[in-house]
Amino acid sequence: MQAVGAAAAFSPAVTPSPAMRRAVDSGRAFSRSCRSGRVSVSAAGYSQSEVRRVSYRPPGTEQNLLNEISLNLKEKSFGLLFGRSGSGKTTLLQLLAGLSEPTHGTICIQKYNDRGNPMGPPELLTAQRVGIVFQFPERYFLADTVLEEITFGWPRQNTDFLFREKLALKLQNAINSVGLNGISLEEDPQSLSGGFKRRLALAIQLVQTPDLLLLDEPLAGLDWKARADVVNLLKDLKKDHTILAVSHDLRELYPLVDRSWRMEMGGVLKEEALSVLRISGASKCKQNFNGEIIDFSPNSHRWNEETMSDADFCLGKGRLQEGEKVGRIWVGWGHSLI
Ligand SMILES: Nc1ncnc2c1ncn2[C@@H]1O[C@H](COP(=O)(O)OP(=O)(O)OP(=O)(O)O)[C@@H](O)[C@H]1O
Repeated sequence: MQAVGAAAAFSPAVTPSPAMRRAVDSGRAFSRSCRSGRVSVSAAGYSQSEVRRVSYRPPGTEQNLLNEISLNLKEKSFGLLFGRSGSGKTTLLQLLAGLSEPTHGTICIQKYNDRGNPMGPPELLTAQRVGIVFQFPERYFLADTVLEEITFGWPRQNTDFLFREKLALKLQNAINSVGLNGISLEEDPQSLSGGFKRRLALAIQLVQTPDLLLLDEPLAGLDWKARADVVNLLKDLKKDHTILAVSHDLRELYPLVDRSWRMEMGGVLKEEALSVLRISGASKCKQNFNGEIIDFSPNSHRWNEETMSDADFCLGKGRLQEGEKVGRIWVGWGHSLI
């Protein structure tokens, strides 16, 4: 992560608990490689994760899955990617996470001064600088305890005290930032509630202090309470972290979103400001936006979760106005739905 996150991880205000020191000292957990904590200091200005005209064609295939994708996401902000199934959202996350290489284009971090001018050349956004939480991350938990799950892959043999102290601080910071400090580190990850499993999945990534945190469908499979819990947590995390999420849950994530992009079929990305269409529980109504007729009738073949997501959040640049009532649909820019 950038200066702030790294600084927070090593902040003198955060003192590793005796339990964490013991855990790190005893070298109980460990075999994923530990990413180095970088401290990129910029006295002023800001940095951005940038995707620059990226195209991707899987090896041995004839067709691009992504076509000249560009997006910028400023540090400590929340970006949302949405769009139809199969449009290429996960493919883009995989490129950002370094799990595959773009065929063309670059993915980098660029620092800017306060006037918005680039400061120095861009740095490659390498896999080591990105954390990714896959869909249903709890399915990939391997360890017997929360502590081992978070510290899985840490070096066992390093006896350097300062190094172990740093690891303990990073551990403490990750646990605090996701609100896992109330539970025992000896707890079995599988015994946690759905919301706490997601907290754990986030801690596993945050302990590596990534510059960019990627989330693939962070609310999928959770009940309403856990979903609200995760949304609140993400709201807190974005104060210190840069987050890009892929999700169909536009309504719930809407309050967090700073920038949003729609991935269209064929792997073309378009930035779209989210706005909310308020729906009054109409039995049937039609609205034309984006030149399209949308049928909200429950019997309509379009009445499904995905259509609702797209319909609830239509283009802000469309012809609908805030407060406008058309048929039984109201248009609003808030998230307090009727
Ligand atoms: N290695 C590959 N070779 C060929 N086609 C692929 C490969 N990987 C993905 N695809 C295809 O690329 C398209 C985009 O897939 P992707 O998983 O990125 O979509 P998505 O927008 O994330 O969908 P969903 O919302 O359902 O997760 C799909 O049609 C998929 O079958």
